[in-house]
Amino acid sequence: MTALLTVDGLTLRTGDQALVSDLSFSLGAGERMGLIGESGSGKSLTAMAVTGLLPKSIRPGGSVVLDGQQVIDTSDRALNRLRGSSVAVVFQEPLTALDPLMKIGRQVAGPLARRLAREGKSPAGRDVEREVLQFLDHVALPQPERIANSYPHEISGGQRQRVAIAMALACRPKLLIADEPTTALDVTTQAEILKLLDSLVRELDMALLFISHDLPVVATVVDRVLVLRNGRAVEEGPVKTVFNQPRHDYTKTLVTAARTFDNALEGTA
Ligand SMILES: Nc1ncnc2c1ncn2[C@@H]1O[C@H](COP(=O)(O)OP(=O)(O)OP(=O)(O)O)[C@@H](O)[C@H]1O
Repeated sequence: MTALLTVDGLTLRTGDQALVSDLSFSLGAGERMGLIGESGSGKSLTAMAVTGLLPKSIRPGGSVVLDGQQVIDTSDRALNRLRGSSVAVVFQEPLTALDPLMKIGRQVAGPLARRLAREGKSPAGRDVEREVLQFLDHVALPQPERIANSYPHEISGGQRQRVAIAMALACRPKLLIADEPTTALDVTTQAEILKLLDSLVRELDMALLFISHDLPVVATVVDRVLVLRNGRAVEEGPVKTVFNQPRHDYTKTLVTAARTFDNALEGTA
């Protein structure tokens, strides 16, 4: 079976500095993988390379094949077909995905209408409106009508992240990339959003690339994990194995740090 995503020898450079070096991994349809590593290890750049959204200052090398399409050095026009249908991204800060001057309902309607058009359907405005409310309800937003009629600044950070997830899901992508999707949220909201992402990804049978520096968070949603350090893969394997028997010193440090933090929290409980 061909993989949905194959990253092969990916190298990302700026000037003469390598930010990601010789990175290879693959992801099958419906598979859930975590990309972990400390700040600056290259996780977000890797995600950008997968979607073809690298900053101009970064030169990519190697190969990224997503849904049968080479992404590296491919025109934006060709990649626009992939974005939405093959891949959608949920970012750490939901405001990145939202237009501050547009009501939520219209914003969710955008990707939804594009998907319907892609599927050869040209729905009446009222059908789109109904589906928008269904999507808002699906991500467990209370009073979908009220939310649809609100501007982003009129709802909470957790609600904004739910809207961003609804927009990503409205595309029905084969692969969802979640880049630190809960980092900007308080602990209770983090847990709710994680649960939501987990159940939606399973329900809609999407593949998930989950990016985080937070090991316990990653462990709750993925099957497999790849550990990045200074832009290089240091360890990869089933999440339970990597967490319970880390082989690389760097992974051991990450696991120990997470356990120490958990123990400290229990001590204060
Ligand atoms: N546009 C850019 N130009 C030059 N260097 C960059 C650029 N974007 C990121 N970098 C550098 O590339 C490295 C990897 O950055 P990246 O954002 O991928 O890390 P990360 O693992 O996602 O970190 P974090 O968890 O803090 O988001 C860092 O050293 C960063 O400073």
